[in-house]
Amino acid sequence: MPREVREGDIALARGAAHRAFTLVVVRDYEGGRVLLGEKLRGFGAGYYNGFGGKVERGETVEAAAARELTEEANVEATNMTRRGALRFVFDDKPLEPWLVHVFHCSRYDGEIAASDEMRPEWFDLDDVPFENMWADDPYWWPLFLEEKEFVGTFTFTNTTTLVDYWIRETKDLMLDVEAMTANE
Ligand SMILES: COc1nc(N)nc2c1ncn2[C@H]1C[C@H](O)[C@@H](COP(=O)(O)OP(=O)(O)OP(=O)(O)O)O1
Repeated sequence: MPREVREGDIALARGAAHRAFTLVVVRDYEGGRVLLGEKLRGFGAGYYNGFGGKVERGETVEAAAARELTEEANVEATNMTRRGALRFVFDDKPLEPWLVHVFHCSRYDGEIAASDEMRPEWFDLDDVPFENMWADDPYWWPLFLEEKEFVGTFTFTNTTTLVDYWIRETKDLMLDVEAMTANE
């Protein structure tokens, strides 16, 4: 059972810069459902997740989020909002905490289609497949679905076993992101 800790109790490697990633969850308000993708290859293969990936050098986080959604689900976001920042610390990648910027997309152009990386699938809000998702997801999804902004840190051992975490709502997401990435 993962242990809930106080913010600040998770020690980060000194001087380690975060590696930035994006994660976009598409929500269909009228249909009461969310779009996830089954990851077909690479990191997290076999899990359902939002759409996203690494922020490339020289790219803004917003541009990376839009690009990854198009590459992985074939649609262009026309309404996307930044909603959270999740830091992941892996004991098998100790010098490289990941900072995943979570976005919410409620409108898009184009037809959803599979890519070589993701197989998109709609899920009703009360049927999100947490048993086939990353172990951190049940802790932040409620905040996401309640339209809150949130920040948190999750530590994993052997890549996929969640050891401890903190998560909280934030009233100033960008200020918290700044604090999380200070000294980089
Ligand atoms: C560790 O817990 C995680 N939970 C969740 N929900 N999502 C996570 C977790 N760790 C990483 N992610 C997300 C962040 C990104 O959206 C993807 C990983 O990106 P990926 O490695 O696929 O990046 P790409 O740039 O697409 O990689 P390629 O080089 O394969 O194109 O998972």
